[in-house]
Amino acid sequence: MNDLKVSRTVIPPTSFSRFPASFLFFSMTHLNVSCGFRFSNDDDPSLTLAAQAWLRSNGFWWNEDAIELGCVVGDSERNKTSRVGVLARRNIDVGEIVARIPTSQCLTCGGCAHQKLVGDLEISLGKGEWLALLGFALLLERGIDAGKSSSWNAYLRYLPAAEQGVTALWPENRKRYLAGTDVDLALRDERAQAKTEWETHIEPILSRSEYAESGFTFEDYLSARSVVSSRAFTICPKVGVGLVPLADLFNHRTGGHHVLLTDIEDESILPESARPQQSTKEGASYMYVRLVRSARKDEELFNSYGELGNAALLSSYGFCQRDNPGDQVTFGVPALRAAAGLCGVDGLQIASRLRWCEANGLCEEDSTFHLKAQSPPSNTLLLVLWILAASPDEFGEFSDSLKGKRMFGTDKVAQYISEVQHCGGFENVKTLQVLMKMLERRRALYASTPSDDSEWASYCLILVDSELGIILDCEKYLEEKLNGRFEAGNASKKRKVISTGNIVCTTTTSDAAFSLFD
Ligand SMILES: C[S@@+](CC[C@H](N)C(=O)[O-])C[C@H]1O[C@@H](n2cnc3c(N)ncnc32)[C@H](O)[C@@H]1O
Repeated sequence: MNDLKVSRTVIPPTSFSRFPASFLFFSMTHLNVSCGFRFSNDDDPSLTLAAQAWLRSNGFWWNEDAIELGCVVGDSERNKTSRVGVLARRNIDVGEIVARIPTSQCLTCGGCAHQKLVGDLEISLGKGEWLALLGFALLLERGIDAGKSSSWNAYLRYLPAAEQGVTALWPENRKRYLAGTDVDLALRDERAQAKTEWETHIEPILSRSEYAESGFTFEDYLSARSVVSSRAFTICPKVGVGLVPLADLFNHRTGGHHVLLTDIEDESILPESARPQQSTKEGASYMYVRLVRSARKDEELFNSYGELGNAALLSSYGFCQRDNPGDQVTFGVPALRAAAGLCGVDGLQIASRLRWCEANGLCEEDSTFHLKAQSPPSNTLLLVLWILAASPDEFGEFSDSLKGKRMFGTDKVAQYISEVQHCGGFENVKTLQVLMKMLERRRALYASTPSDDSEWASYCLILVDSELGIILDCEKYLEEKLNGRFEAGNASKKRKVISTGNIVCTTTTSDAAFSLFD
């Protein structure tokens, strides 16, 4: 049994999603069907039956005695709006298979009705642009006779028209509360990117197609793209990224999820009801939903969309998770450069050292560095900061020591670090203070949090709290290191680091923090 890589590929931070305004949950007795689905666009009970019938007649199966699909879930105390998800109807043990999904029924670029147009977009955009490609595929699929003639007809009707919570769809007056966060920069890029995709690539393709007069707008495309952003998975390398009916009813939890999508080599291990009519031996391919964590009756069953921090969750899915173990704060090379400059490192030195880093495979202009919750700064980040700030003598000694040595592979950073140790160590005062400056600058960028008590505002609060928490923890760590160093080596110079509450500052008198560089 192999775990399929049902992970998101690079998630272009996009949007986010709130719970659709309307959903339905129909009980078995009410509808005489085994489970309920939410239909975000239409509350016609016949759609529930149509969706279930579509799933059943297209090779999907779920254990109706074990799970309830499309139920209203969520703790109303903590969640301002209920959401739709999947519940355990009884205790379920680890290993149990609760659903089957035929990969041929996933909506993919290769399997959609307009493969040719989507293929043209791929030629125009280049490889790897799965969000744009699948967003376009969904837009077109919905365009066929308003989706009625699509083979995914019933599925398309249970998808929300858009995931309104994704940050790319937030109104401007709301986006300003994201200032300083990891979502902020990505958000600007994301919207601009979607606009370019639409104007430069999609509109010309549409204008030459049968959809020239379709009246599709950029907003229609953004909506389809937001649905894809919040629901698409990489199914497997062969099939690629797609929308996965049934699996996309599970909500996400970073850490402690219950289910995993997996494939199965030997179908005979499946309970009889789960065995597909067309077996894999005949070329069919299936994914199975398997429990990797036991669940109790009435507990919500969570999937994992990846080890995602709150910025990724908010931008791609429209929600945040408290105490998210995947949280991080991201810094680009411009932030490192600016901090080094503010610490008095000469601009030409910074430029030449960054070129050295690039030539030696340490980082590039668009590289990013992450600070993670409960972890010290990474060695790579400290190493690059050391290289930027090292004096010409220190750097000369370091680069001389590398002569004749071949650095390659994943151990490269460790090898560089071991060379730096011979030149006094990379966690020196200069390095730590450039990092401190970088954190201080970042902290100053955050906006005040909204006083609104709506759901989006609570997500903003969670995001900003978690990022600031990581920054403050790191500042505390640096403060301790710096104080330790001063006590050990620099006490006589009477330099000090002071702390104001949680916020750490360095002295700014004549021998300001960065004059410690001597
Ligand atoms: C793939 S769908 C999951 C099922 C979904 N609730 C639905 O409406 O069909 C992904 C969307 O569900 C919502 N979602 C998933 N996990 C969530 C969570 N832990 N808390 C709040 N919303 C969540 C977000 O709106 C996200 O964009």
